[in-house]
Amino acid sequence: MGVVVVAAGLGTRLGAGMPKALVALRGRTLVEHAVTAARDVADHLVVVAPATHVTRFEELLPAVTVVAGGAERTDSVAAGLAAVPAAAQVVLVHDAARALAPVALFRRVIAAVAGGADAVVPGLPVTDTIKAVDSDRVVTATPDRATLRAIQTPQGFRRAALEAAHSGGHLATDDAALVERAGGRVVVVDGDPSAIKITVQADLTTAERLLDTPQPSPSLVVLGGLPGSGKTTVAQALCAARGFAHVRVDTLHQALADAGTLDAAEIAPYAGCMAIARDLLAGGCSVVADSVNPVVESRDGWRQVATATGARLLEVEVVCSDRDVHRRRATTRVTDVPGLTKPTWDQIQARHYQPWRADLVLDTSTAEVADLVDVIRRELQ
Ligand SMILES: Nc1ccn([C@@H]2O[C@H](COP(=O)(O)OP(=O)(O)OP(=O)(O)O)[C@@H](O)[C@H]2O)c(=O)n1
Ligand SMILES: C[C@](O)(CO)[C@H](O)COP(=O)(O)O
Repeated sequence: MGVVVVAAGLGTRLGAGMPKALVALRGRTLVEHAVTAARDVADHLVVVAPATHVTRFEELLPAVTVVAGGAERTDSVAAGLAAVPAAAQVVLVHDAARALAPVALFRRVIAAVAGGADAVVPGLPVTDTIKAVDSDRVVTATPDRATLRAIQTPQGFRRAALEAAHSGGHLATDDAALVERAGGRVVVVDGDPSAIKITVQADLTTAERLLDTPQPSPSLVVLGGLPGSGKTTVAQALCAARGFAHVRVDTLHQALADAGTLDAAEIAPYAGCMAIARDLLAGGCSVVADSVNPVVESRDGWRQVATATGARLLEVEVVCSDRDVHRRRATTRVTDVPGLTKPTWDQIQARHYQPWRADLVLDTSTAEVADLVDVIRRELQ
């Protein structure tokens, strides 16, 4: 994963008498704030500095590649992109001016790029009515607000799509616009209110307030249900839409089996997943736990993970109430966990599964996955 943080702007509108990225916010420069989240996801991190301040940036950001930017933001992105090693096939572009964009937002964008889009941008619904005007200030259009989003960074790209878009020699206020122009598919994921662009003095005050506001605790969504009910499909959709980390018992089960260390009672995959989930939640990352979760003991185990980390817990039972659909899925599905043997329909029916009073019951045979993800999202709000 390559991340380019563009920080070569002059900050004219902020008027601080120095490049905006070097302005301090609660004792650290904006570029240091921006790089904190970027470091968490980057294998290759490139910061683009004003040509006059490259050495200052290198001093501030040890172990980061610093290159000189250009006259326009597009030029600076191109300079940063050229410094990302070819091995990075996915590249994020982030504004240092959006210094407080959280890691969860980076992860949300990355998950959506992995889902297959050429470009992914975070966006928030707009609350004002937006009008298009001509050079005489005459209104030419009032687009339907429901179709509009205010776009943020980090923006994520398949590297080939970003390079092709930049090769056209056009300028744009964001890189996704270049991909759109080149005919690429750009997808919007939920933005984050913390990712404001610090442009004028008042934004610095807002940013200070954001830093002083405790961040909401991460969420632990515990899915459970019989094999073939649709848990993994729901979990993957939640990860793509909301940047959750997917902790999946099937994956650890097979890894332990491959290593010859799977215990007969098959407790180790659950214990291992709970330990991993605990670490992720403690690091501020929301988790969707994907397992059959069949007994009181496993459900209690997940509750303890939430209690230990202060995570918001949501227990969700996934069912497939249409027996024919369930049987068809169980007999035709192909797993993406190499080597994993899926249970047969007879084994699924005979599976020990204690009744569970989960917070939500989602039926994958009567609703679209996107709608089910929306139900989870609303419940967490
Ligand atoms: N030639 C440029 C112009 C902008 N940027 C970066 O692009 C991001 C978004 O730009 P903006 O917030 O408009 O910053 P400035 O260009 O510095 O602001 P101003 O227009 O007020 O001078 C910022 O992180 C900025 O450093 C850049 O790297 N190179
Ligand atoms: C990339 C961006 O932050 C998305 O909102 C924005 O377009 C940058 O614009 P600017 O004119 O360089 O501030």
